[in-house]
Amino acid sequence: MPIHVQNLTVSYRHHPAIHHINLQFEQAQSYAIFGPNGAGKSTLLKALMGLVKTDTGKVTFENLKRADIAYLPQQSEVDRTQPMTVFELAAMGLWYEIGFFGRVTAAQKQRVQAALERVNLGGVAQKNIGALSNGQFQRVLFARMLVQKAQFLLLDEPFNAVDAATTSALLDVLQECLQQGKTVIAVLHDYEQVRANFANTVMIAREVIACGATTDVLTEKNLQTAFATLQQTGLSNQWCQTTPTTAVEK
Ligand SMILES: Nc1ncnc2c1ncn2[C@@H]1O[C@H](COP(=O)(O)OP(=O)(O)OP(=O)(O)O)[C@@H](O)[C@H]1O
Repeated sequence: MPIHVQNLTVSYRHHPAIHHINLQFEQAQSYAIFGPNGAGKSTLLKALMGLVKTDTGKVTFENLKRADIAYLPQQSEVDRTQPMTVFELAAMGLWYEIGFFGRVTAAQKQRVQAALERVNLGGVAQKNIGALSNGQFQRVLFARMLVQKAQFLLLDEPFNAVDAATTSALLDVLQECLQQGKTVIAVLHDYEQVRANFANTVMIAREVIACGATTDVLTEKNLQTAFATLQQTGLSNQWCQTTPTTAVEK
C-alpha cells in the first residue's frame, strides 16, 4: 500500500517551497525527512496530508483510506489552550470511527486507556491538557495516533522541545509500530537520531537531493549539496515557472 508522490510542487505566493518532487513510500518502512531549515520538509508532509494546495503533480495512496494516515503536526501548530482532558484528546483518534457526535463504546474507551498506558500516561487521563509539560503533551499526541490505528504515521519534528526520556520512550513506540507493519515518515533534525532509528532518508532542499538507505543518503556531501541548492534557489529568488496564479497561503 505505498504512497506515490509525482512531480509535486507547492508554492507560497508563487515561491515554490517544494519543487517537482517524486517519491515513493513503501509499507512497513521508516523514512526520515531531512534537510536544512526552510527546505520544505513540513510542506511535504502537509502536501501528503492534503493540507496545502498543490501547484503541480499529485499524491496517490494505493488502497489507503484517509483514516489509514495519521498526522502529528509540529507542537507549535497545536492549540493547547482548549479545555480538554488527556483522555479526551487521545480519544480524538477515534474520530474516523465515530465522527463528531458518535458515542464512545466501552471497548473504545479501553483502547484509549491502553494507548495512554503505552505512553505512560495512564494515571493522568483526567488531567487538563493545559497542565502538561511538552513531553507529556507529545505523549498524548502519540496516544491519539495509536488510537487511530493508522497504517502510515506522518510526524513533523516529533521530538522538538521534548525531553530525552520522552524522546527515547516515543522512539520505542515508533519501533513497535514498524514491527506491526506500519510506516513511519518523520521530519527530523537530529543526525544521530536518524542514523540510529530510520532505515531510509529523504534529503530535500526544495527538490529531492537524495533518497534511499540512510547510510547512503546522510552523507556530508549530500548535506553540502542540500545547503548549496537551497542557498542558490533562495538567492536567485526565482519564481516557479510552472505554478499557476493560485498561490497557497496558510
Ligand atoms: N504559510 C506560509 N506562507 C508563506 N511561506 C511559507 C509558509 N509556510 C512555509 N513557508 C516558506 O516555505 C519554505 C519551506 O517551509 P517549510 O516549513 O516547509 O520548511 P522546513 O524544511 O520544514 O523548515 P524548518 O526546518 O525550518 O521547519 C520556507 O521558505 C518557508 O518560509
